[in-house]
Amino acid sequence: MKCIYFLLMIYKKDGCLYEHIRWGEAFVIVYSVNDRHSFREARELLGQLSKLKLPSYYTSLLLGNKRDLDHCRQICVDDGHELSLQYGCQFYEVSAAENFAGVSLAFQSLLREAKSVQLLKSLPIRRKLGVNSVSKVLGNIFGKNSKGDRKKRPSLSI
Ligand SMILES: Nc1nc2c(ncn2[C@@H]2O[C@H](COP(=O)(O)OP(=O)(O)OP(=O)(O)O)[C@@H](O)[C@H]2O)c(=O)[nH]1
Repeated sequence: MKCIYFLLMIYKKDGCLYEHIRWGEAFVIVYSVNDRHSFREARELLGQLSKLKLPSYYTSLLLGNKRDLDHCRQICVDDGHELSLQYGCQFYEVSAAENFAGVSLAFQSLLREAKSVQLLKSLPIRRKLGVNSVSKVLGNIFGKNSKGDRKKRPSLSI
């Protein structure tokens, strides 16, 4: 099976943002937990992402960085969770300065999901699932319950 995984790290807007979003299949959106402005930007980017990518399925990860700076935290973990639920992305809080393991686990998790999506997309046409079915399958994998309650996806704070 021939698979190519694209990973794009969007942090600051550049002139080619829309171009990147068009070809990307997996996205990492990073904000700093001690910077309200970066969280606003993350929300904006997630909105643009869903506008440009839907109805195709894509994989995204919302990453709250600098969690070691708890004393000057401006964004609580629930706000991050809430935003990730709104856009159906994975969510982790990490500290790149303290420990790379959390960042590494978050990326591995994103790639695992991207790989599952690739696998579903590669199914023969007749067996191919629609976007809703793909979401349902991923919901089952990541713990959404059948009644559609907005259960938090697993997340990690290291
Ligand atoms: N305390 C702390 N500092 C961090 C963390 N990650 C990055 N930094 C520091 O934040 C500063 C900016 O990091 P960069 O990698 O340059 O990121 P940037 O996007 O260019 O800058 P910022 O918008 O300031 O975050 C540097 O001094 C980093 O060492 C973290 O998890 N915790």
